Amino acid sequence: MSNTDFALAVEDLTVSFDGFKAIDALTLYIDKNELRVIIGPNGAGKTTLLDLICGKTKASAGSIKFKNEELTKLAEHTRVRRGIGRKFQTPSIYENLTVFQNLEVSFPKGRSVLGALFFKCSDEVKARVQVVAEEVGLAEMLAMEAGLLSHGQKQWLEIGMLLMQEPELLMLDEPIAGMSARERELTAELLKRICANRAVIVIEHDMDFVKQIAHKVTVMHQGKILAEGSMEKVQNDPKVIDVYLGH
Ligand SMILES: Nc1ncnc2c1ncn2[C@@H]1O[C@H](COP(=O)(O)OP(=O)(O)OP(=O)(O)O)[C@@H](O)[C@H]1O
Repeated sequence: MSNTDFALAVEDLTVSFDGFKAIDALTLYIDKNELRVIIGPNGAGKTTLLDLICGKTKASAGSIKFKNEELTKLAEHTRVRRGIGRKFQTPSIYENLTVFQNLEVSFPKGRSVLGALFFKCSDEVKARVQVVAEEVGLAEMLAMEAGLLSHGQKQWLEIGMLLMQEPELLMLDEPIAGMSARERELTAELLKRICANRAVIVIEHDMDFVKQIAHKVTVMHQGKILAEGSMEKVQNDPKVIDVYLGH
């Protein structure tokens, strides 16, 4: 396919595990600044799709283009440098470091030689930490040890750590699992804010949350796309009700 304006263009993507196609000739396009939610029953292939995009799993066939660059041959860390951020379900923060330090160590040091030499004390890093801490609602907690944060705050810190790298595509796997109602509300607001500057893909099972945040919803089933469109459209799709929402 020729150049596109999509942030992400996935075409005919397939991955087989011992002959079983967890992702089966899947095609998906994500716009810049789009917040896409992927839903679907257990085992549909949602996590595997994100694994393929970030490079954790290697595709058997097909194409993944990020800003028109083919990703399938690039290593996972190279994709991170290209601007792809991925948050897994369990937070991987440094519990013994402060919130500030967690954000500071996430600043992409390798971007320039100067950055590598001076990153620790640079005003640029401090300024960036401040901006990100405000964005994720942790500006008042910079001096706190991360292990003392609530579950929700830990999730926001990890999102902040990803934002330090200014990703142009951010992928989140069930970001509100285990959160309180108030934390869910704040997370919805946070996700709406951060997609102003990047594309965001969220895997989610909580339909109330999906309704709040999704620009568009993709419903996966057996490694393929079953339906795609507005929440209203997919919610009323008999195929979707049959395999997922009706259960
Ligand atoms: N590394 C692997 N080796 C073999 N099979 C795998 C591997 N990774 C995933 N699968 C299989 O691929 C299918 C899709 O799994 P995946 O975790 O992507 O589904 P999911 O939609 O994310 O489900 P859930 O909502 O339960 O997280 C499942 O049948 C799973 O067992």
